[in-house]
Amino acid sequence: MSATVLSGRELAAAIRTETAAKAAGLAEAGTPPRLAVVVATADESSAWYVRSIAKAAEKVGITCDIVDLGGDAATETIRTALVDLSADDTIHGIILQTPLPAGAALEDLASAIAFEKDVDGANPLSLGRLVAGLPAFAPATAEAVVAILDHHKVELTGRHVAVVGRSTVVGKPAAHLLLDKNATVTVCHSRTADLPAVTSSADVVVAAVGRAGLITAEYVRAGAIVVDVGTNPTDGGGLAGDVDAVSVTEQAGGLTPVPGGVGPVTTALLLQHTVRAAAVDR
Ligand SMILES: Nc1nc(=O)c2c([nH]1)NC[C@@H]1CN(c3ccc(C(=O)N[C@@H](CCC(=O)O)C(=O)O)cc3)C=[N+]21
Repeated sequence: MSATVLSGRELAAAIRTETAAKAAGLAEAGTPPRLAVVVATADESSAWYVRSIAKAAEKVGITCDIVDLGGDAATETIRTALVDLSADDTIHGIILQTPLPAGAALEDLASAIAFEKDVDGANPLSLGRLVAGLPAFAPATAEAVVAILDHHKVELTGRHVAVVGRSTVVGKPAAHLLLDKNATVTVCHSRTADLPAVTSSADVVVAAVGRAGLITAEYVRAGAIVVDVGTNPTDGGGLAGDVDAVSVTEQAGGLTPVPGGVGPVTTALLLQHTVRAAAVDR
């Protein structure tokens, strides 16, 4: 038996269609939506994401400015760029790509992104409001995890979800969004003792560690749902997930693919957030 493939492509297309309609309405009303992507890394996975945001934005009618500060940009250079974009009335959304140059911390810099323009939910204010259940943009990748499960009608109430990874961009916010869906959430990480024992007791496993192929069949209970958030660059120029799909598909009930799973939904949600940001108080 092999696991059902839980694709993200159809959901992503539906989000883009809805977003394109809203973008057209905003442009007609004199507020063409505009997103700034601030890049200060030479990381390949990030470069791929930036190109995909730019392409998808153009297709749905959002202007996308790539502000490339170089992989060795100083913290203050990045902060100044974020402050300037925050003050620019023609910009509605701002995303700061990770990873950042050595010495720069997202948790610190993201405070310079105006809350209303924080479409990837990186500002600690957005994260705090997310935890408190108040309106804020959630980090797009974390939201994509919940959206893809919802799209494929995976029940979360009362289920045990193991999130592997505790990053500020994915693991931690995803855990809170899953809690809001009434799941019982265990957050695992590199220091978790006997990780396979923990994950194989879960109904749903969310892999967000950034290590290609870490999750094998041994980590998964028969019939469990596995969400692969990994986007690890491979030698051949492709992307590999955190899940060893060949191994896990024999054990899991459902598995999100890489490519074509969480990734496209992430990009679509970022654009959806941008039109929402453009629609507010203008
Ligand atoms: N602040 C911040 N937020 C992020 O969300 C963030 C980031 N920084 N830095 C870089 C990583 C990477 N990332 C990806 C998202 C989608 C795909 C994606 O759509 N990938 C295609 C695969 C394309 C291929 O096969 O090459 C897919 O999954 O179908 C990839 C990578 C978001 N990231």
